[in-house]
Amino acid sequence: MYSIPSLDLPPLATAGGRVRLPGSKSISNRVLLLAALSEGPTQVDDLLDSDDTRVMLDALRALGCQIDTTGPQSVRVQGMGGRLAVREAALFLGNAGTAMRPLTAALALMATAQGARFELSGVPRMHERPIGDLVDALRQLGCPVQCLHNEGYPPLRIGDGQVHPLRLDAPIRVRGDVSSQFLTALLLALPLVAQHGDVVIEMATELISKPYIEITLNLLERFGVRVQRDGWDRFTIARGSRYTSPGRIAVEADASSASYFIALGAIAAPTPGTDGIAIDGIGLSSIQGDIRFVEAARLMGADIVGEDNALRVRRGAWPLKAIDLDCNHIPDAAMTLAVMALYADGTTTLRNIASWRVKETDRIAAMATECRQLGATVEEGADFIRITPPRGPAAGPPQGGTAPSGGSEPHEVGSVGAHGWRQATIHTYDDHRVAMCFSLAAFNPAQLPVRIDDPKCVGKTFPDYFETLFSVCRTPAERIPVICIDGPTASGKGTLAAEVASTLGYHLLDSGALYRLVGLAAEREGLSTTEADLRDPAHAERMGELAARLDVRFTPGKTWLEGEDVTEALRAEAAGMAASRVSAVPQVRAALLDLQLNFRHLPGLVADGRDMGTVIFPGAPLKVYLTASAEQRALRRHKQLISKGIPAILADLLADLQARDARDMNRTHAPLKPAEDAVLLDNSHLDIEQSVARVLDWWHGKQAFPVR
Ligand SMILES: Nc1ncnc2c1ncn2[C@@H]1O[C@H](COP(=O)(O)OP(=O)(O)O)[C@@H](O)[C@H]1O
Ligand SMILES: Nc1ccn([C@H]2C[C@H](O)[C@@H](COP(=O)(O)OP(=O)(O)O)O2)c(=O)n1
Repeated sequence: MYSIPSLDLPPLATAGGRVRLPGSKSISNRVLLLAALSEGPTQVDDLLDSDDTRVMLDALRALGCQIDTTGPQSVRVQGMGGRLAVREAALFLGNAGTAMRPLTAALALMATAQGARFELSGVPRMHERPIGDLVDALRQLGCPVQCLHNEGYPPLRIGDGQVHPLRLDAPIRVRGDVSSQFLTALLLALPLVAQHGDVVIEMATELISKPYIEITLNLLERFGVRVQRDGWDRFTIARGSRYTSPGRIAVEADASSASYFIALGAIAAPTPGTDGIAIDGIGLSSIQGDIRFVEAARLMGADIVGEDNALRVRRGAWPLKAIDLDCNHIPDAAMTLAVMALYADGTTTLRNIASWRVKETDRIAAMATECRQLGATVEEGADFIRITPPRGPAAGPPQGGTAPSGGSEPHEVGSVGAHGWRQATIHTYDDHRVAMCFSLAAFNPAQLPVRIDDPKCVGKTFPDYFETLFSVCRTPAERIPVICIDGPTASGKGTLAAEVASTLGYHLLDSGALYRLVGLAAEREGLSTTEADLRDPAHAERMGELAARLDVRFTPGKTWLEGEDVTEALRAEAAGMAASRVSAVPQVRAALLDLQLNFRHLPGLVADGRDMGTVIFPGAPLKVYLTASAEQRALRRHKQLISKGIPAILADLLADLQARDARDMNRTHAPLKPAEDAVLLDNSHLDIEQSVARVLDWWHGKQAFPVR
């Protein structure tokens, strides 16, 4: 997950490959609650690991439910059989509507019947999301429910610690036109109190988002409760209904999450050698309503082949076809249509989406504002959005080949690209779907990058969304930005590069480590690294061959040579000296070239070394030449070694460092020197934070993202 302030997506060109999506949020949280309410243990597989499911798991554990983690996406829930283990608790439910609504109903019934008291609260946005219709229904039943701040909104106090009789004889009336989650909450909760008679729910107003109710009914059946449905107006839970565990249940992949990859397949030209996007874990027999996004995407031109548990998407009509669609049946996935509309041949209207206004944010307003940022013309109403792509029909996304105006070259601030698209900073309003939707704008035909603010908000349902997206998207290498940091030893390159990379979410290339690895591997094979021996052409040839067959692997914070962790060994001063000697051998440098170029992955790279800017990435948009006085550097290295418990003598370090500088700067091949277009940074009098801030300032100054 990218836990950074903003993530810059370079212009993307093609897509292709296979993705496996995380489990459905709607199913995960319903299953967790049902498993906790059931009699007996339930093994839940393919569970979504996200903010909202974590909130539900924490809440259930706080209520005394035993839940053991049995695998990366699996838990075993010890059902409590509808009996409360805890009589008083305060539950914080973040911004998870799928936890707040069902827990409110289930806890209200149990607290009233068994005598308990709970407080349910969330983030400020949760306290603006209406729950009044559910509260009204629960009060009809005789449950004490108090809205602690504003009537009709969380936080709530549920129950008063006393037992009260429940009024279950008359039908319970609930409105269905604000959120279908109120009905879902009642359907999940009422089987707990149906021991003595049928329990009937009647809709007071028309029900929206019916497919979510289908998921609820389907899952109730898996847990042994069959609800009789009369149209969409009346639901009867038969007397004697009770939850029993199905033993084991697997969560389907999330259909709403699939919508981004369906749209991706429809928008992006296929990467040569691939056959569009294959999505595993969800197919046309899904119980999730959002699977009907497939129909909407087909209307816009997507070529989709569906199986029971998989989908394959290829680009069909291009540009996409504008549509006018009632989206009541796919409220969440329909947001993705709004971004597909940016690539359509006319104006698209999405109707009957009033529920967008009360989701994680006011989604109609958010989608309208952000589409306008990209250059689209947007009209919004109480329950619709109408989108005309940036200046008429889009001509097509990038096809590969060289980038316009230098690709990774910076654009003018506030630049307007071809076809009226604008380089935009996308606000995401703490709404995962806004963030995921607008990532698809990176295929814009103007080949402008897109900045996504607060990318970690995708953690609500799809923590690895961007990583998954990057794994199936391609763009010409020159469009992937590289920041080069070259300079002499102990100037702080490694420290600076790592900090800059982690702030931007970029990959990191420590090229010195590759030369160190060659030195280490040579030593282990008994191959001399003295300057005298390396002058022998046959010996240099052997060293080049050794570099070409290096068996090396990088994992976060660790480096492996032939399966052995050599992280510590590499940092020894002797390894640095050996690296400096072998790095003067042209055969070694040639052997390591492709390895270094292969580090250039989406969304970007920070590369540190001696020749990053001069030889390896000469087209990089930012090159920093980092220096500090030799005395400062020797002091820093001394401190660094001592702090690691490695004995060191300052005077020796200074002498070695000067010798290394001299060799690195004077060798014939790729000597250490600033690139002509490098910016110089002498950090003798700057601390690490100041150096990082300086480089980030330069980088942001080169971007054309509007500040909002
Ligand atoms: N700007 C700075 N001010 C003070 N110390 C620094 C600075 N940058 C790096 N250091 C420290 O200097 C030491 C050497 O830094 P390192 O990043 O390993 O250098 P390099 O990669 O250039 O050899 C480390 O202990 C680091 O914490
Ligand atoms: N791009 C590079 C990186 C390192 N080298 C050589 C020259 C350096 O003295 C050694 C070791 O580099 P490294 O960056 O690990 O060394 P320091 O951390 O700066 O001490 O490798 C190189 O020739 N080209």
